[in-house]
Amino acid sequence: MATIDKTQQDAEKLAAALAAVKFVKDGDVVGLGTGSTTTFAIKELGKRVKEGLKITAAASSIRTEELAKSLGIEILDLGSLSSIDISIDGADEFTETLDLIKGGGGALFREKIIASLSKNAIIITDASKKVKKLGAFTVPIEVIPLAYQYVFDQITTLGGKGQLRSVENNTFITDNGNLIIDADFGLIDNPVKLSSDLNQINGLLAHGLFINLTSKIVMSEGTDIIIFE
Ligand SMILES: O=C(CO)[C@H](O)[C@H](O)COP(=O)(O)O
Repeated sequence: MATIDKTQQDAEKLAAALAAVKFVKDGDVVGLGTGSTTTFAIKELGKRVKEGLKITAAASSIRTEELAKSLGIEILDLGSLSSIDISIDGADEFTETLDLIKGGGGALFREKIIASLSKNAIIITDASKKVKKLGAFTVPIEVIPLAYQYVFDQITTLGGKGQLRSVENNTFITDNGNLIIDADFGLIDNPVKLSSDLNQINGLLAHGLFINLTSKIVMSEGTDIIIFE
């Protein structure tokens, strides 16, 4: 992972967000991700809505929903949608082949539903998130509480080292009332296989490997915008 300072990283996040928002058209149903990069995009969409852009949106988290509503963006019930025209979300790591690790903010389940529904799933990112192989960032795994120990043990069987996520000494609880296990699998040689192995575990609601769920990645690096698709 490249090292850059926070000011530059924020400038890149903003530039990627502004570039992605240009793809949004009047009438679109827009999927909104979660996180600091996506926040730049939501704020820009809010500005455009005030200028007359007509969109509706689905949110991947309570905090995204609150932000979008506060900016005048109409929010639809995600569970009632059969498709989303375009989504904009961030990532914790990505490869040039459009494989991602997501869920650093704990919103992976709803983000995965939004990506699955999206005709055009756009990921926005600064250059620090680009990797040759996924896995330096641990894989977030959302687990239904009563299946916690079972899922934890299955992750160990797959070679992962799990850690229950906590924030300031409190167990992290997702918007869906579940727990997150952050699982270290080392650098992942075969993300497709690991994703499919994780999908077999009963009680595991969602994992942060996003495979074949991305249409394009808009990456900002310095003053350049680079698109992977
Ligand atoms: O997957 C996510 C939240 O669940 C975020 O998109 C990911 O963590 C990146 O966040 P940020 O833009 O703050 O770096």
